[in-house]
Amino acid sequence: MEEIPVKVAVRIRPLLSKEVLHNHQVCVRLIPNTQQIIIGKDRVFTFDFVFGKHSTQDEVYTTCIKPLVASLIEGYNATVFAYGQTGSGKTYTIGGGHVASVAEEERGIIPRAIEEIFQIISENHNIDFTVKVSYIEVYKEELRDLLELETSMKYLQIREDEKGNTGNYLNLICLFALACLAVSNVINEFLKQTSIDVKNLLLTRKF
Ligand SMILES: Nc1ncnc2c1ncn2[C@@H]1O[C@H](COP(=O)(O)OP(=O)(O)OP(=O)(O)O)[C@@H](O)[C@H]1O
Repeated sequence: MEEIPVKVAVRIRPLLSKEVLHNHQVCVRLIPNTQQIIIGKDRVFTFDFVFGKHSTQDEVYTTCIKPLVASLIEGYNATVFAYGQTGSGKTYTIGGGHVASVAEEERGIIPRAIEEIFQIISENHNIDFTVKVSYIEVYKEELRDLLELETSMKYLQIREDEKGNTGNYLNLICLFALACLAVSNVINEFLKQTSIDVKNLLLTRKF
């Protein structure tokens, strides 16, 4: 059977203390030993992966992302995105929060993937790798460049090429990263929206 290139994982987060305080009820459950969840009383849905409220960041990374990093190194493209209603745990899972202030085991997908990519690079001296980082927020059909600190030109425009491909962002800042620490620092610092001196580790280019 042909392998489907898009895989969907669903993660149920635990109730937050404020939700417990307000007596909110759990409305989604896992069916043990299956890849299914039940919403409400009887609405069953099947996914490629399901993670319950006790699932760890490591479990999510190892099951869903690690294989993608391996294929990335082999030259394949990979995309991971989190989708869900507000407060459902996207930032927590993807690891877009302040990486430095997060305990090791709480780190999400981004810092784990960065670390692994640079680990693999350091073990493969005979291969030339180029790592580029860009950081974009998509919100209500608008694109914002989170690496653009110096000017108010944060908003990006998408340009089509003659074939109708829309991967061409005007003004997008792209950083060429030379070290794992540099990437993590940049993400941390840009999340705080402050400027840091990463000139020695990163080369910036605008497209
Ligand atoms: N699996 C989890 N275990 C423990 N806490 C979690 C988990 N997932 C999310 N949380 C907590 O739930 C809250 C909401 O999560 P988060 O901010 O990641 O949601 P979000 O989907 O990114 O929301 P928004 O769309 O509003 O930005 C946070 O306090 C986060 O720490």
